[in-house]
Amino acid sequence: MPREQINQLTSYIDASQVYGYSKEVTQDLREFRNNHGLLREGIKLPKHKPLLPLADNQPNDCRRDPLESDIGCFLAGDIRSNEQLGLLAMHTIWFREHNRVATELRYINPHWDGDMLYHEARKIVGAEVQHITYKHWLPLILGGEGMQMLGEYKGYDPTVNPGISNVFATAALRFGHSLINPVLHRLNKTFGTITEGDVPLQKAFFSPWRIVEEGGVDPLLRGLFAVPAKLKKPHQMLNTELTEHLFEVAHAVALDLAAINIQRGRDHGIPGYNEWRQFCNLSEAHTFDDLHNEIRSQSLRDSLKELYGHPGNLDIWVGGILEDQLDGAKVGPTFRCLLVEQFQRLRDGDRFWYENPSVFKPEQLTQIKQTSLGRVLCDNGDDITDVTMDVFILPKKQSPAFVSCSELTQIDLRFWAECCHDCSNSGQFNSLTQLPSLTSGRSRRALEYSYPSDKHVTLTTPTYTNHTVPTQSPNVLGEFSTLNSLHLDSNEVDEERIEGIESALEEFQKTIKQLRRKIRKLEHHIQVNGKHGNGSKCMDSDGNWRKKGDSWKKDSCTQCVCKEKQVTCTTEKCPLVTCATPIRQDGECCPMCA
Ligand code: HEM
Repeated sequence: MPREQINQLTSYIDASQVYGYSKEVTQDLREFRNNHGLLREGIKLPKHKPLLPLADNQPNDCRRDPLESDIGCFLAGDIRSNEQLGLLAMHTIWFREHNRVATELRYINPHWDGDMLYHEARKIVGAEVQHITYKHWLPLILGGEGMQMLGEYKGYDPTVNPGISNVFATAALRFGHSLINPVLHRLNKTFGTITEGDVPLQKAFFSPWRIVEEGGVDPLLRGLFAVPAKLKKPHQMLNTELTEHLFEVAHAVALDLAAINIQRGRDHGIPGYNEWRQFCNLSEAHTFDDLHNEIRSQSLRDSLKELYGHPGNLDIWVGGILEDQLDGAKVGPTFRCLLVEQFQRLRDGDRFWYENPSVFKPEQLTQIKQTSLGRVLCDNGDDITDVTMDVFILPKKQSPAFVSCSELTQIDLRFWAECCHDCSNSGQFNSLTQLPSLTSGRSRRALEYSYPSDKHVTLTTPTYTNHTVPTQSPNVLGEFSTLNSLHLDSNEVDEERIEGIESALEEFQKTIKQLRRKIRKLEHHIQVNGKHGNGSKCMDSDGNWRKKGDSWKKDSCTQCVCKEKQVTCTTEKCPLVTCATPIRQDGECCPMCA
């Protein structure tokens, strides 16, 4: 496929390159960069004396000294990297995971419709991401003490706001920018460099064609788990690919991520570093030397003093990122506190948190907990057969260094099988399913959402073993959505017949809803009786509960009573009346003569 076409298909990525900058802000940013020696054109600064000690002019190829870091680039979160190949590779993997889960669910529950399959697959994939993030990634970011601060999940708390805080997005989570490797390594099946070579980060922006033409996603993914991340060092915060060449491919002037982060914090009016220290119960710094525990490098503290004058002026992102990493954490104390605070809220304020007992059945949750990122790579790479047991940790820090994919447990989706007598329980969305299309033709929904060129594809299971792009593919990554792969010849679709079946289905759904409501009432009744040991109530024909001995009029002629857990009703028989125009008085059962 021509590059322009690939780029066009992924133009949604281009749209985000401006990040909502207005012209004024861009101008402001340029001035800021200019004032702080961060703008390259037009202004010459003495090289030996950078004003802001953030950019390091030596590319830090962590491969030159693999002993530097104990974590793989995955942990550095290349997964969060904007517009670069690592991110595209990860999007592809999770996109395929969704389709893989949906396809498997379709075979397990052939009566589920498209919506049901979509939502259940989404729910499972969301849970996998939550599990991997909190149980595998965060412990390495926050360290043991940080995890203690995070604490165990204690259930949903409706008073917790799970929104993203300004300081988290604008400063704390941007700690990841200091761990980014300036080179994206690309490894073959035997973990040697592929013939096309590694890619410097600056060449990895806006170049999705590289995935298509240069070996698919596998080489990039292997590079992410087998190569060390950049080590965060006091004088090497952001690599120069980020400060000198960011988005150079797409912009007339390259951007500078350090300057953007600082400016973004100011745009957002985020309080300074000292205020956040107080928020985190850390001592306020009156001089830069007060920070000798957090920022151990004397020369760094001196540079900060020269630049900021007083710690009270220090930008939060700058202060946070310059703090030395705590033992076992990838951040210093202030960022650790801010990360913990946000990750707690994301968990506790989420009604659909995967560990919330009402979200999955216990046996399903056990399966979700089997997930690992390594397994997801195995299941969804083009041809990944070997990974590390923990893809966030370098191979040489694990024994054995590499394992075959078969060693990693896989989530067993048979626990999502819905028996015909238990349709109301398994999924979150109780939609009625089994359109005839699943077995004998496609549904109208698929017709509407299909791509014209897909129309004559026969029913097949999508395969993910190929990284080339089918000519009629809806997107650059060579994926078919599960539902779109169900297409049959559109001429066979009998619109009228389907409409009839659909209205019958609608009726059927209504009836099922009513039945469910009754079942819920019954279940509730059983619960209540279980608690109070009172098993003597009766349910009347309207679904209401009656106490033992209660008596009521069902209609004017029918008297009911609750006896022995059963409702017994007697209907009054009316005597014959002889007059020509008998009348019936309100509340009375039998007509009478006036
Ligand atoms: C090659 C790697 C990366 C590149 C090129 C990159 C670049 C960027 C850019 C250009 C922005 C927008 C800045 C702005 O306009 O304010 C941004 C935002 C951000 N980045 Fe990165 N980043 C990378 C990796 C990471 C990593 C590894 C993390 C964290 C682990 C991270 C966390 C964030 C956060 C939290 C934001 C703010 C997002 C928001 O508020 O919506 N980034 N990054």
